[in-house]
Amino acid sequence: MTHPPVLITGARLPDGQPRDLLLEGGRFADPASAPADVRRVDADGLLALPGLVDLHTHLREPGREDAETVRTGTLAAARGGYTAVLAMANTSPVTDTAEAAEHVAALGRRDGCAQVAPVGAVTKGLAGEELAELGLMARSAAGVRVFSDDGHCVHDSRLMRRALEYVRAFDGVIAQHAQDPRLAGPDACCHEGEISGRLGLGGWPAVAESTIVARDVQLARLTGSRLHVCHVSTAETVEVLRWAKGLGIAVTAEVTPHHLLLTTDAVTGYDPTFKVNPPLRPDEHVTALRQALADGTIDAVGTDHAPHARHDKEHAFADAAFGMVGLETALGVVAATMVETGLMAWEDVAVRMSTSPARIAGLTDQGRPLAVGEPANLVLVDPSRRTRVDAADTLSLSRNNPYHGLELPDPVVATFWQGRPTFTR
Ligand SMILES: NC(=O)N[C@@H](CC(=O)O)C(=O)O
Ligand SMILES: [Zn+2]
Ligand SMILES: [Zn+2]
Repeated sequence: MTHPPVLITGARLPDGQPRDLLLEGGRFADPASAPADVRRVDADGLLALPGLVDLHTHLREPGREDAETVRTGTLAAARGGYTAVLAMANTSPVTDTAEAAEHVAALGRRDGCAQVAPVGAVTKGLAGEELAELGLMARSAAGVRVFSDDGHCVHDSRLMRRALEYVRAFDGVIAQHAQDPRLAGPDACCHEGEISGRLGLGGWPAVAESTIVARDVQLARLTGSRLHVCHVSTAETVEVLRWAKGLGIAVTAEVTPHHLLLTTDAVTGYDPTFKVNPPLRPDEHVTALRQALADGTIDAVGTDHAPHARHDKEHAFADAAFGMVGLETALGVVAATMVETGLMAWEDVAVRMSTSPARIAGLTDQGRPLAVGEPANLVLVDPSRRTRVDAADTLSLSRNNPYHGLELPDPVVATFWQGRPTFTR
């Protein structure tokens, strides 16, 4: 399927340089060669960033199509400026075989408004007992490179070591949901501290994350393999990452938009919208996470878009499902917390939300420069555009949106994937 050429005029690249962009046959072409009757998009005053890449999306298909599908999840992704998402393995059935991974990849090709790269489970059924078919998933047509038991921690040290050893052969990466189940047990649902005590909610101590990360970076050093840390939420984890990177250990990490903006204070009204794993943390952690994203200790932003049906969220706080949606608001939250605060320039946003996540996931057609010959994946951004967030105004099937009612930057004006518009305002 070919899309007619599009000429985008007046945009600026993340470094501020003006650049006209011709999208033709799925790639960028020389604007001077544009046909006279080409479709034009006036991007005067807008920034053009490479299409965003989300390392951490829960698409819920197969199994929970009432909460999200590949179609609706990638529509929401396109609206958020994304041209690729990594689809987490905690579906039903779990993505723990080559067939299951190929099924998700095929759904992506059929229904996707963005590239869908399946994440493979590390252990069969996410049970933490036996390694899944990592090699078969990697060598399958789905070409899986990222493996994660997300939702669960691979807490058995020996199994984690084996998994790291295994993926080295095909430059795979183990993405760990770092949570020691002995320190943050089944009832842990709120950062352990004054607020959890006052509200009577099970405490999730910060060290339950950082102790696992400290172990894992040493296993990554031992095996010479790549480790990725999902949704970093504590200052202690940032310290461990700094130390490990200083030693040259191959570790990368992501932070979610919600951990950059929201704090434990949000849960004091017992609203389960704010129940998420790992939990929202106090201010001093949020400050450390912002600093770490700015200085590169944290490599990427990952949304952990976790849609849930109303009947899974509308319970007492302790009983509700963990997770919040995030694809449509991610760039706005990063603009508010990192750009408008002066911590990062838009050029850095492009690195943390496109270039680095594409490199970590091994997606060779994503996170590329906006240059002639490269795949035409981009997002047009209006840095001054703002809106009041409305949970009901969404392309996702779920409405567990923690920003409802907040005024936030809403910078995405249009998204193009493989040269065609997947979202336009
Ligand atoms: N983040 C969450 O709170 N929930 C995720 C699982 C996870 O990322 O651990 C989910 O699948 O709902
Ligand atoms: Zn997780
Ligand atoms: Zn997740």
